[in-house]
Amino acid sequence: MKKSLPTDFPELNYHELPYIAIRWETVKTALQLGLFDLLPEPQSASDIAVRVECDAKNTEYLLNALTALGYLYKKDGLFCNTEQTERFLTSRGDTGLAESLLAYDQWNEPALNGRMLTLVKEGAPLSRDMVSEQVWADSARKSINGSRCGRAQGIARLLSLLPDFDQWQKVLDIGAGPGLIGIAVAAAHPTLECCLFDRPVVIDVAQETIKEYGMEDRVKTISGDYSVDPFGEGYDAIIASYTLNFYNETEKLAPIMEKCFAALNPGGSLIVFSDGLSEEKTQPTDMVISWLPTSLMGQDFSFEEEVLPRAMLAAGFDSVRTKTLTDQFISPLGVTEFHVGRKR
Ligand SMILES: C[S@@+](CC[C@H](N)C(=O)[O-])C[C@H]1O[C@@H](n2cnc3c(N)ncnc32)[C@H](O)[C@@H]1O
Repeated sequence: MKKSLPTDFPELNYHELPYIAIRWETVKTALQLGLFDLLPEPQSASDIAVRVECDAKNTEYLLNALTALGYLYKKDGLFCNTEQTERFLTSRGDTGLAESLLAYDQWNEPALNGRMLTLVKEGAPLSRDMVSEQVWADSARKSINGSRCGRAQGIARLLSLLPDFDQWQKVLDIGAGPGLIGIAVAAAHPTLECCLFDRPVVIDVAQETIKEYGMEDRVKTISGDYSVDPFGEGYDAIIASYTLNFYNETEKLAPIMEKCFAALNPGGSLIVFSDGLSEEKTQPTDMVISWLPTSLMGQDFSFEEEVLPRAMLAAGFDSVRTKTLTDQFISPLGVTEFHVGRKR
């Protein structure tokens, strides 16, 4: 029997899938070579190739591709950063994201270039510690500009809208990382004092940030392991932003929640920013995809919806309100769950 051609066509463009990886590889290569750092002014491909010690012809292909993707413009054969690339894709200044993007990419490395196939076939490797002290110190340093590009300011703005924000005098930020969130919260208030808690190697980074913003009088630090070390008391609010993920099992989460409850003043709030996987751990898409490499490596740091509010209520919080945030600065990976637990 003679075959006839299909008459049902795909709703999605599957053909573009193999090229999604090429888009990131193109930008990543430019970041690794520091190309954007060299293009504040128009330059020819051959001049750039000499400066980065690369093949002239392939450098031109790369620059053409970066132009096609909208990161550069090209006029009369000369390439130059767009205004946004100049501000956000170099390794310069307070908002250059080059280092931060390459650091995120390193987390994906174990699942790239065919390694995902091996992980799925063979399961997670035996050595599982992906988050050593040094990893955290490194990631705190490299994530500073990411926080400065609207995230810290967005979180501070959000918290400043809470009804009792004006009355806060003492705030604790656990797992504070480079400290920008605590600094921004303190800066949004005339008098409050914010205490940043993190591991000693990360607190070293936070102290540099505090100095940089001249906030030594109102932003203090405590170093240690918040799951075992004391973190003080008398707080009007405790912030935990993307840090409880490492304690996402009930038996690990419960004692931390109880500690937060005990450290808060009556009327105080525990404020948690986290992901919230829904619909059988298949949504939101960006979140599921971003956790995939670490999950395949045997370290599932994701939170399912309801786990945090349930743990907060079990620790004694009187009420928990949850809001789903989609602001791209606070939620660069699509969605952030914002939980506020109140102590009566
Ligand atoms: C993903 S970073 C989040 C940083 C910051 N809160 C933010 O939202 O940008 C997680 C931070 O939690 C800290 N952390 C995790 N477990 C900790 C513990 N037991 N004691 C102290 N810090 C901890 C890590 O060192 C790291 O700086």
